[in-house]
Parts: sequence; structure tokens; C-alpha cells
Amino acid sequence: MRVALLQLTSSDDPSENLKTLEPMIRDAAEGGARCIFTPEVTNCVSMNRRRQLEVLYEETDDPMLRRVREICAELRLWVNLGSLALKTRDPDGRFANRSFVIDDNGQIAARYDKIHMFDVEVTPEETYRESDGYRPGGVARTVRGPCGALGLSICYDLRFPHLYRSLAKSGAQILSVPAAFSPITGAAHWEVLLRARAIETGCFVIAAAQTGLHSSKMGKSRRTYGHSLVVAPWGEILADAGEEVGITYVDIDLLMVDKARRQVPALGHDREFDGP
Ligand SMILES: O=C(O)CNC(=O)[C@H](CS)NC(=O)CCC(=O)C(=O)O
Repeated sequence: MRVALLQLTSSDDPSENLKTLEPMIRDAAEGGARCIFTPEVTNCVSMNRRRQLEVLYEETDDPMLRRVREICAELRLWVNLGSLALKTRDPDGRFANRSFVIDDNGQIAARYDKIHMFDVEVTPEETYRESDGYRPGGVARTVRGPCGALGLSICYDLRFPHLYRSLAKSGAQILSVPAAFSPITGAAHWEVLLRARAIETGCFVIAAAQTGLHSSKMGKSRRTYGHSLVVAPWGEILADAGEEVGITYVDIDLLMVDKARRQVPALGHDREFDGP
């Protein structure tokens, strides 16, 4: 089963981002991908709430979601939109950071709202308060797709291993980790955390990432780490997209999941314990 990861440099202009996305999805389908993965906030990279209020939509009206659903039905393929930033009816006006799995009929097979919020001071100059702008979710989600059972997560979730263990125990064979990682934490932690999640769970890890310098019409521009990665269940890196925008193809063989789990069946060896 061939999958494709799209590595993007989304701006804070959703209509421009859709213009970039559509031909890339068509190219990836042309290249044989049956399932396509896009990064976190594919529709809009912005840390400016005023800008987001201007350009974002609720789920029911979002043009990127609507268009990608049409393309999925037309080309008979699945897309995991890593996430969309969306308006919600939340009383405090916060957005949702929501991942979608769209099936080959254009139907929404699953949605997942990012659970863990990136409220982190990476350096004094680079601080994030994601929970100011986004309402965290509280429900984990695994969904059956064409390339096996897919466990959903987003970016900073990567640092909470119990989420992935629970996805794997609920049947996930592939873990999706769409991201917009910061360059500093990315260089230090991205690869080792993704490989650890794969090894611990015996799952493939598919991590489509934002990359480079994101231009913005309002507010300050932002840099992300790139290096979209696919990791096999035994821990080998099958693909690394580097820092360029583009499409990365990987052929997934689910027998590798069974093989890794037979060799080291740790996923079935959890024990209850007291303390500490
Ligand atoms: O705000 C948006 O537009 C979309 N959300 C993000 O980009 C989020 C919150 S700022 N980024 C991360 O979670 C990076 C995590 C990270 O870099 C780490 O865990 O080290």
C-alpha cells in the first residue's frame, strides 16, 4: 500500500494554501498513493488571533475541507488532513486544532481534536501559548483505513507516550503525527521521539510536517523544522523529507507490524503496579 506525505510551508492565507495543496494531492495520487497525509494546520499557520478570526471558518463551511472531500471522492483516495485550524462555538472564542480522515467516498471517517496544548517557552524569544487560542480535545481516536488501522494525534501529543500506547492497544497499526515542530525542539527531539513511539507500540509512524519560513500577512512569521518522517514498527527510518516542500512516497507493508510485535511482544506485557 503506497502512502504519500505532503511537506508544506503553509502561510496565514488559507485560500493560497488550498491552491498549493490541490495540485500536490493530484500529483501524489498520480504517483500511486492511495492514502495521503498532510501536516498540522495545513490550512493556516498563524499565531495571530485577529488574523485567524478573519480567515478561518467553522468545520461546516471550511473551503479546504470541502475541496479535499471532493477530490477524495473524485480520485478514490483517502486523505488524513493532519489538522485544520477551525472556528468553534466555544464560549471563550477559541479555535479547534482538528485532524480529519476523509475516505475514498469523500466522507469524514474520523475527526480528532488535539489533546495536549503546546504552552512552552522554548527560549525567551520563542514562546508558545497554544491553549490561549485553541480549545483542547479530550477523546482519542483510531479509525480503520485502506492501509490498516490509523491512530490519530497531533504534534505536541508526541510527548505523551500513554496516548500512543492506548491507540496501539485499541488496534492501531499506523500512528499519524502531523506536526509544525519548532526548529530547536525539532533538532533535539523529533526523530528520537517518533522512533520511540514506533518501537514501543510496534506501529508504523507517519509524521507529515510543516517546514521552513511561513510568510504571514498579519503578525510575526514563524519557522518550523520540517523532516517529515516515516518510521517502521522496528524503528528504522523509511523516509525523511528533509527541509524542502514536496511529496514523499513510502510503501507500507502491514506484515512488518506483526513481525515486530512477534519479535518483541512488549505491547502485551503491561502490568499493574503500586506506587511509586
Ligand atoms: O499554532 C498553530 O498554528 C498550530 N499549532 C502548532 O503549531 C503547535 C502549537 S504552537 N505546535 C506544536 O505543538 C509544536 C510542538 C513542538 O515543537 C514540541 O513539542 O517541541
